[in-house]
Amino acid sequence: MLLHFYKMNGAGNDFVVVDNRDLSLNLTKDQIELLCDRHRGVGADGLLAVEPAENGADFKFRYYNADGGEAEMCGNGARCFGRFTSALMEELPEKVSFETIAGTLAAEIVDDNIRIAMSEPKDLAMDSGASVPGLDTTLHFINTGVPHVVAFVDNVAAIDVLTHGRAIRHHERFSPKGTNANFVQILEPGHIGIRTYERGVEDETLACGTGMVASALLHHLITGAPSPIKVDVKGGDTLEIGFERSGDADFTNVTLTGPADFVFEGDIEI
Ligand SMILES: N[C@@H](CCC[C@H](N)C(=O)O)C(=O)O
Repeated sequence: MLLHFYKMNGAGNDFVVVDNRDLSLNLTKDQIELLCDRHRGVGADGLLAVEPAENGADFKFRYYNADGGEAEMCGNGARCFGRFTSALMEELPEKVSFETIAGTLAAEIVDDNIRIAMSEPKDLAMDSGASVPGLDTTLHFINTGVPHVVAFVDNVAAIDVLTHGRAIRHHERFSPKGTNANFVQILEPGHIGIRTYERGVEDETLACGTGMVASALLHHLITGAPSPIKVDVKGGDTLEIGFERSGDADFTNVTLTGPADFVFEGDIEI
């Protein structure tokens, strides 16, 4: 079968995008893994599929990691999805809404960037109770659409992200689903630097949107830094996380603002 695809990236987190509004595609786990393979396929951290919504939103967002497994949500992918689906509409919309496993989200174009209105975070554990060898810091946990551990460190550039990330991702505290792992340095109050090990890619990626949100919210909870919080990612971009607080622990109006760009389109035999 000849598959038409688009390649996009959000702050260096890159995706194969397919238009499946007519539901004619039924990609298998192996096919998705092959499409994301950087040596044998197109190469990407994940695959986004546009499908028709079932709940009254404009579209449905399906997200698959590079290993072919479906995940509930992807923040950088959501911005690319917002950019892609806005271009599909007859007139450039103010907002595009889309159904995800983690809830219904909305994307809007803000200057050259895309802003996502995120789902409310859940399962906050200021101390997850987990620890891994050689990493002497509290492992915080929060689900911002997908599960994230957040570890504050003094020098994020010096962290062995693969070793510690793998140990956290496979820690029994987070099984059976596993977790993503973020290593975060406070650059100044309200401005953090982050590196992320992603579940399903099983590697460090250049950026992780839900990880940035998780890290910014934890930074706020620990230091009181106000919204918006700036986040520098490995790929070199700086993104912005906005939020409001309701009550002691609840967050509302959580937003993620950053780039989402087309790279190329093509056809591939699968
Ligand atoms: N890159 C993403 C997160 C994608 C899902 C994640 N790997 C998982 O399996 O939880 C982002 O930008 O949020």
